[in-house]
Amino acid sequence: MSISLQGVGRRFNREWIFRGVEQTFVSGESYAILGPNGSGKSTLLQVLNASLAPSAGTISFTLNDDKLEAEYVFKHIALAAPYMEVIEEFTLSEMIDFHFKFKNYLSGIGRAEVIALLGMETSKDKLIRYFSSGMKQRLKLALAFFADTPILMLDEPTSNLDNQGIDWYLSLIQRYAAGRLLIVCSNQEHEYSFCHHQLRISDYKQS
Ligand SMILES: Nc1ncnc2c1ncn2[C@@H]1O[C@H](COP(=O)(O)OP(=O)(O)OP(=O)(O)O)[C@@H](O)[C@H]1O
Repeated sequence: MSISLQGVGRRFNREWIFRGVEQTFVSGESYAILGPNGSGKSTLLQVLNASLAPSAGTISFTLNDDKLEAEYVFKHIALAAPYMEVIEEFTLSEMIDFHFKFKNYLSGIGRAEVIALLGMETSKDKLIRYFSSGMKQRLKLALAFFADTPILMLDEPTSNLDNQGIDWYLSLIQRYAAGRLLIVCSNQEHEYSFCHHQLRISDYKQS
């Protein structure tokens, strides 16, 4: 799978958030999108996952060398982001079952494995509403990592995680990100230091 941007820009009203992005993202590679708060990392990620159209330039997606229309891209992407909500009225088991009605599990993974890998066996019947912010973040990461998609997009992946949670995130990267197209939006080095490529939003701020 690949995503190719030619001269891509996005603006809101009259303000250009970024312009002139030229980059191809390919399977098996990892990319960090970097910049301070409010710089446009999440906006670029939304353009990359086709939930937001560019205001300038073109974006193209290919799957197994075939062109993929933007409207079908979401099927091939797993995303964990602060603006994505888990469903508070569900228990952990229900949330996992619901999510994996729409995405396939990675090979060798099922609901029991997800719960075990989360270390949440004693919370499987607990309502998500009563999860701590760190538990919710771990759940979002697990739902993304354990979905069988060629693209994995992570926006601020360790927000609300303690040091143990950060180590857990890094172990997921090692075990489950290999071979996928990985894109991490971040301004914290421990979240992206392993990425092969770095894009700085500040390089695309020309007026
Ligand atoms: N729908 C929208 N309408 C108008 N402005 C928007 C919209 N979405 C984002 N923006 C603006 O675009 C800019 C970039 O926002 P974005 O969320 O992409 O930044 P970010 O780098 O991801 O920030 P953070 O690190 O705080 O998450 C901000 O000025 C934001 O206010």
